[in-house]
Amino acid sequence: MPALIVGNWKMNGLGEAVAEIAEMAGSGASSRRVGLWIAPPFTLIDRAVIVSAGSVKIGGQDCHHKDSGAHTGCVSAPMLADLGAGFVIVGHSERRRDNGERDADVRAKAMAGKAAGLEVILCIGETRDERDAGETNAVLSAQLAGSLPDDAEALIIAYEPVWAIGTGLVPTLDDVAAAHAHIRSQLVARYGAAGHGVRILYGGSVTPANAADLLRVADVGGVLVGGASLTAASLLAIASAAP
Ligand SMILES: O=C[C@H](O)COP(=O)(O)O
Repeated sequence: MPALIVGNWKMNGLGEAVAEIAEMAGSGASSRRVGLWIAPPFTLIDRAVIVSAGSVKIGGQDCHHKDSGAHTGCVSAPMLADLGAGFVIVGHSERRRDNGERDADVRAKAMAGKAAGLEVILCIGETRDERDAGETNAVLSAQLAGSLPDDAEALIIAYEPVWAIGTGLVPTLDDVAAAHAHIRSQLVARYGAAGHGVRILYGGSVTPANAADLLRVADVGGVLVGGASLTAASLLAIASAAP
């Protein structure tokens, strides 16, 4: 399976930033060897879809669990699909932290994304305190139990240790392998054979310098990149590190 490199721009990017996506698309990096996806802020999705010319898949960073209605400031999964988005990220720890989203909310969003025809990247991960207390696997299991959608179709899991996001800290490669193996076991327990087909990404302080090592870890099917995804030069350097 070719590695999947996903950039999450978070709350970054004004209009001129779509030039970075155009450069990524024009690079030819997105190929059978590597998939290149970008989740810009909602405000740039329309323009990003146009400049990506089908070479970079564009997605949303979140969606509401309902299709429409009186929810000021929210964006639904069908609205993302209508713009030409192909995927949506749900359950990012920053949304859990800033917006109080719980596993049940994340599950509803994942179901909404799938119903709209989007691929869904569902984020899970432990805090530093939880890791230090030896609770990593228990936390991951609980998050998966509460947030997984009904079936494994169009589902991707992103393992993002909260303490590794934006900090420059990265788990050891053995710890990444152990977490991914645990997530895989939970997916198979939940979905049976279909659980083997769910891609698992690693996210948290991925850079051009550490991407090659992370992408070689067993069952790391790609990376979810924040800060290092904001420029074409940086993201393409990560993509070129894929084995
Ligand atoms: O969604 C991306 C992750 O939160 C990782 O962010 P980061 O690469 O800036 O640590």
